[in-house]
Amino acid sequence: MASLTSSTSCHSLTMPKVAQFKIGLCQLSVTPDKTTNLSRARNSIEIAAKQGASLVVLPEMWNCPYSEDYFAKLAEDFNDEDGSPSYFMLSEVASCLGITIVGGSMPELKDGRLYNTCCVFGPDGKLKAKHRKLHMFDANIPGDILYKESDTFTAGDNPTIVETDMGRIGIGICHDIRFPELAMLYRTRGANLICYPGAFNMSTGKMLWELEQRARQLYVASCSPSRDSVGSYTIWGHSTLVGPFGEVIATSGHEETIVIAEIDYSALQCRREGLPLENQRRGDIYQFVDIEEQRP
Ligand SMILES: O=C(O)CCC(=O)C(=O)O
Repeated sequence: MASLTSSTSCHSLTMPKVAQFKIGLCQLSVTPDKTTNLSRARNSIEIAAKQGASLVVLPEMWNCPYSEDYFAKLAEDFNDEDGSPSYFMLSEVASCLGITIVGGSMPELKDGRLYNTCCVFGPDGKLKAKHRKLHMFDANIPGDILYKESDTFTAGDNPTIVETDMGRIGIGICHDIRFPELAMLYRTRGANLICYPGAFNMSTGKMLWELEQRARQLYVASCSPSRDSVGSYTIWGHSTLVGPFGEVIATSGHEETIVIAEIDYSALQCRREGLPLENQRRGDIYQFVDIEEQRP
């Protein structure tokens, strides 16, 4: 198996234990019934693992419809073993199958607040990282979409990079994908792959979902619920794996499905050596300075 080295002088790349492996993107149909969602997700994860995936990614809000009517009702406190069946199912199935799971996102209840949270489990079933969505999807586009995620959820405060057997992975949730600064941060910190569980809608999905992924210049995996999911919001679907040159390696339509695709980090090494963006970038001229601070 190829190993990963780098000639870049940015944050040094860690050697993933495995540089070539299969990823599974479980594009799930989501219902109002959590038990049904859990058994569908488990089944889909098992099929992906059977097809050789050692890293499996789930969609944003896979255990709960993407709707304000359900978030609070189906939220879980991950510290409460009895009150968190989704969290413990993911942990158990990861250890049973000996795989890494980027567990999409779930509504998390913590100290009276709701977060849109992604949990990453290692092959021993232990929680490796928890990413709370950083950027709230507050949109008011007349004739198209009116949605205010911040009415329901609290934004997280930390970017998330997690060391796994399948490389260094940066996590973003849905609207987080629109902020290239976050991806740039992950890239300069040596991430091999960014996983974006997401649920774009019909208009922003068509325009931007794939484009945002192809512009990141490392491996990018996205995973969406399928379009027939229940909720007040029509989901775009199209879970995708993109390579470091912006190439779409594998994608899906909008129906429930599993995308299985191969990741080979030697392609990333080739991109980093042949096109050393991390060395070329001119952070000295485009640091973000608040406009107020520039006023005399
Ligand atoms: O940014 C977008 O267009 C869609 C974002 C979204 O649906 C979300 O963050 O849940």
